Amino acid sequence: MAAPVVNEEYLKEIEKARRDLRALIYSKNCAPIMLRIAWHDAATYDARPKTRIPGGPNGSIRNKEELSHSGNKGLETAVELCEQVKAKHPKITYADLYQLAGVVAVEITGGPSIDFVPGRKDSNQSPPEGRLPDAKLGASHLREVFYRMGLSDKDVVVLSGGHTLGKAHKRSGFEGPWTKEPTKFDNSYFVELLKGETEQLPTDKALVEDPAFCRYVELYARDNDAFFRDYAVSHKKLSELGFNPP
Ligand SMILES: C=CC1=C(C)/C(=C/c2[nH]c(Cc3[nH]c(Cc4[nH]c(OC(C)(C)C)c(C)c4C=C)c(C)c3CCC(=O)O)c(CCC(=O)O)c2C)NC1=O
Ligand SMILES: [Fe+3]
Repeated sequence: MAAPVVNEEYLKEIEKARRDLRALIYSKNCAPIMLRIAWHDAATYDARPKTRIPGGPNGSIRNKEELSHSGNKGLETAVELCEQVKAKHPKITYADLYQLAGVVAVEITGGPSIDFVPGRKDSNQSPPEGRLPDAKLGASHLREVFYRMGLSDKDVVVLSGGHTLGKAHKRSGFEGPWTKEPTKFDNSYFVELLKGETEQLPTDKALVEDPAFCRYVELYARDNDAFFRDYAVSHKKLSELGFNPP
């Protein structure tokens, strides 16, 4: 599908959609699942040159087939909620809409401002299942998946900090929030990770067990400013995988 023409009209639609997303996320208290859909659309990216299906932030998460992938359980709710905004702003691509929803979710829960550049094009082609990290595995699997996206050790740790929002639901085989305030975006995920008292996925535990990851966990647990600074950079990076802003 063609990339959108990012002219003044498109930019105005983006700002109107940003306001509508703020109102929607506030009224439905759905920041966590909106952040999750933004990641799940983007985190399928395969940076390897010869890949047939690059994946990435292209709106393909809305396809029934991709929504049926095991790691995407529950995301149809986020697709339906975003459809309300899409109906009011049909010119905005799903690819841009889902990433804008992720940025708004972080900002209205007290997180850092994240630079958002529109212009992503939609794709109807969903990548094969298995591109997202498996929460039951450990550090080497995290590196394999995030390096495939073209991301670094620092990105793995700081992006996992997104678990400051929301909780694991029974459907994923895990249960409970990672922090005491799951609707507040801050560095408490890292503080709790080091305490080891709240729900933790095996991939969360891997961040403490692996020395290279753990140095970032310790930094972010003691320095919320450092977490916000690095999170904003990595969030933008993930939201733009495979996308070269015009
Ligand atoms: C780094 C590896 C990693 C893994 C394996 C992971 C897995 C994972 N993340 C979440 C929930 C989950 N995840 C996230 C942000 C999230 N998720 C995510 O991992 C990706 C996309 C790479 C898999 C990233 C990079 C981010 C960063 C912002 C939120 C906000 C919620 C809560 C949603 C809710 O409350 O409904 C669940 C529970 C799903 C459910 O029960 O509905 C699981 C199993 N999250 C991880 O970080
Ligand atoms: Fe997650």
